[in-house]
Amino acid sequence: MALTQMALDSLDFDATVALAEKVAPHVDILEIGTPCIKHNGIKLLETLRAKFPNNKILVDLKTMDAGEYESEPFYKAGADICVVLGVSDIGTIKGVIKAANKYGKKAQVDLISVEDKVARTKEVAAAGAHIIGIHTGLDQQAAGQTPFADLAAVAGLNLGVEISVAGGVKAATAGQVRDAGASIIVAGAAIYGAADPAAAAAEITAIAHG
Ligand SMILES: O=C([C@H](O)CO)[C@H](O)[C@H](O)COP(=O)(O)O
Repeated sequence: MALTQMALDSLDFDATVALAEKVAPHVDILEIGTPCIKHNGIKLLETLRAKFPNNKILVDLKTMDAGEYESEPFYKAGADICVVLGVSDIGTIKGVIKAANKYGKKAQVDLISVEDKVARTKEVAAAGAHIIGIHTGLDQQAAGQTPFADLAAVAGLNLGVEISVAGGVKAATAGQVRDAGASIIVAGAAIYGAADPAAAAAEITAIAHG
């Protein structure tokens, strides 16, 4: 059993809200993707928070510095999860964890471009990170990479932290991701690029929850 997260990666405010309206009943977590939050800001989080009380909301800040200062306003505005980069200083990561704990929410550490993912996972788990993000970014996907080997290495540590997996996941691979130990399965393009995003979201959620 894993939760599903839909990545809203459009730059357009109204299109993002309209897509969220279609998919929200069919996923557990709505993600405001990095390009989307940079373009639209905290107002979009406030709008989605008010419209979708039944979904968790992740804000993919990909914070690199000033962890507590940058993330606290988003937790205060209703984010359930904020993302900090695993390549950032441990003080930055601890800052986001501190802000999350202050609001009873979660901090996710994204391992994108981290060289030694196993060592970093152990370090941030010991620091209190709630979720480890295994993430093959869009540019890495374009170069042919996938998240599966990293997922196996991190899940094999059995540290008891939640594991989120993102990077081109679709219905055909969601079962493999779930069975490999993911707690959260992220899908962006597989949902927003589908002819029927609601149906695509429902299909992936059925697999994730199975
Ligand atoms: O985080 C993402 C990417 O780095 C852009 O910021 C995507 O939201 C994430 O990769 C999920 O999207 P898909 O890979 O299209 O499923």
